[in-house]
Amino acid sequence: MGGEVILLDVWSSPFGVRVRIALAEKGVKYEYREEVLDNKSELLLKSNPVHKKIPVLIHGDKCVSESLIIVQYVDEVWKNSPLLPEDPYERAVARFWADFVDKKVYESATRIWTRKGDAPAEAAKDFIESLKILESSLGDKSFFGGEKLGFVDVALVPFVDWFHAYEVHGGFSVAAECPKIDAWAKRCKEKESVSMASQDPEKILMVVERLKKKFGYV
Ligand SMILES: N[C@@H](CCC(=O)N[C@@H](CS)C(=O)NCC(=O)O)C(=O)O
Repeated sequence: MGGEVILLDVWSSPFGVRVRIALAEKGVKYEYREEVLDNKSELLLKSNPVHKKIPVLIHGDKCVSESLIIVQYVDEVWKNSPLLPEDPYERAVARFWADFVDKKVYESATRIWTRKGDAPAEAAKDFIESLKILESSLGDKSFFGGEKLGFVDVALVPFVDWFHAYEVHGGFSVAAECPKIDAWAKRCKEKESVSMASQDPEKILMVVERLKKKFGYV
């Protein structure tokens, strides 16, 4: 399947980072277009009319949205360096954990910095608990994908750059609470596809502070 590849994205988006890592793993050349979410481009509105969110992958005349769906599309179109396992059951398991990242990890992490009063502490507890569950799923493997980066790694690793902001607002340390996740994160960062897409945690903290003010979470 041919066609020009364009990624509509925002530099700080963990969802966009997923797609950037997947494209890098496959060696796909693409044009990166930075969106301004306060002033979305016509192309973004046209290519993701339902959610109007980044990331959107444009492949020739096709538009794919929702980061985990985009990563799966990328994995199916560019078959080198597979991210999902071949076995249907193993694929289902990988999809389950990627979905867990969205439903539990991202959800609790977001509550840490968007809520007031006792809620951030409660959210921090849920966040740590979800990371501990992921630690059990990782077991003794180097990556969730086994010896190589896989779908679950791509789903989770973009949030590592956000850990610092979560720690500042939640009052905990991922390294102290979840040493296996900390070691896994360091292994992931050694991969070029991951390090190239990584963002400075201090800059992410600034993004969080800006969003807190903008949406009145302070
Ligand atoms: N579930 C979506 C989430 C994407 C998302 O939340 N994108 C945010 C930026 S990080 C966005 O475009 N927000 C713009 C808006 O909500 O209007 C995915 O996995 O791609």
